[in-house]
Amino acid sequence: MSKAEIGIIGGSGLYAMPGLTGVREERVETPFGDPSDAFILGELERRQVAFLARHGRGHKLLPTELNFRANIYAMKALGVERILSVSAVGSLKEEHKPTDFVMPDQFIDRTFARTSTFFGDGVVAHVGFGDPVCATVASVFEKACAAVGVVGKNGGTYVCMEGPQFSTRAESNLYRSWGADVIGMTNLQEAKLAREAEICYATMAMVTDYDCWREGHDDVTVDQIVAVMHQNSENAAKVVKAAVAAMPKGERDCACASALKYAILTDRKVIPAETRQKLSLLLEKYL
Ligand SMILES: CSC[C@H]1O[C@H](OP(=O)(O)O)[C@H](O)[C@@H]1O
Ligand SMILES: Nc1ncnc2[nH]cnc12
Repeated sequence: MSKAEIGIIGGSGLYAMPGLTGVREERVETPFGDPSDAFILGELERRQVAFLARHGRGHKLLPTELNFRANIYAMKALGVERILSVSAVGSLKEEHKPTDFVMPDQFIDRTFARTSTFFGDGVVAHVGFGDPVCATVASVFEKACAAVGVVGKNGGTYVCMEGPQFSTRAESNLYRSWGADVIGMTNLQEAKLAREAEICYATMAMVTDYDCWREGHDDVTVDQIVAVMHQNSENAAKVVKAAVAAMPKGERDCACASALKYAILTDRKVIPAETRQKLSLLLEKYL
């Protein structure tokens, strides 16, 4: 039985979800190892939700150390159909100011040390990723920002870098020349894996800084980020609450829900039994 319909992934600055009732903690085991922390299950706006602190409570995991597969698989195992992800980002454009929120609809991959797929080990699948976020969830975020009185822009390109060091100025300027909007270290793998798991996913990227490209301004530091993060996380909690309340109910009509339908290339007869078993939660209906 499904324990939660909506997943919330809290990033830097959002390590808990205020307002949950009937709270219980659950550790979820997955074939891919341990998620970042225990899930916090509870009710918010009369919807069952599962909250996960991406870097663990206390912020113990580097972006590179995150077990993205375990985090997303565990969401699937809990019954989650839609994920609201919350993240801190640097701004690559003057117009995106600290405390503004942006819902990216595209990504550029600058990571190099992460596993970004559930597949392999005898099963090959290629999901579509031209539209990497769920437009329904992004638009729920956008409306929730408006309802709460926070600047929330729908659309933009998120550069996902490996980190943990921030970018060089040359890199920052390169991303600006590509027309990118914001930069962070965590969202792309979540979006890819959520798509493979047929979970709707969108991110609310909360601007904390101007990275290091802006002449006449200090380069980004953690101190600077933390100062803005406090205000951002208060606003984030309000927006997430409003988004949960407004999330559509019932059958999903977006393409995320059937992303795997035509994605599996491997002849069903040659998929190893062990892999079938490991991925049964994702593949069962197509094998
Ligand atoms: C706090 S500075 C860099 C750190 O912040 C972002 O984290 P998250 O995406 O989990 O909110 C960024 O991706 C880095 O991990
Ligand atoms: N400037 C920046 N670069 C990468 N990740 C970030 N998260 C917050 N600000 C960031």
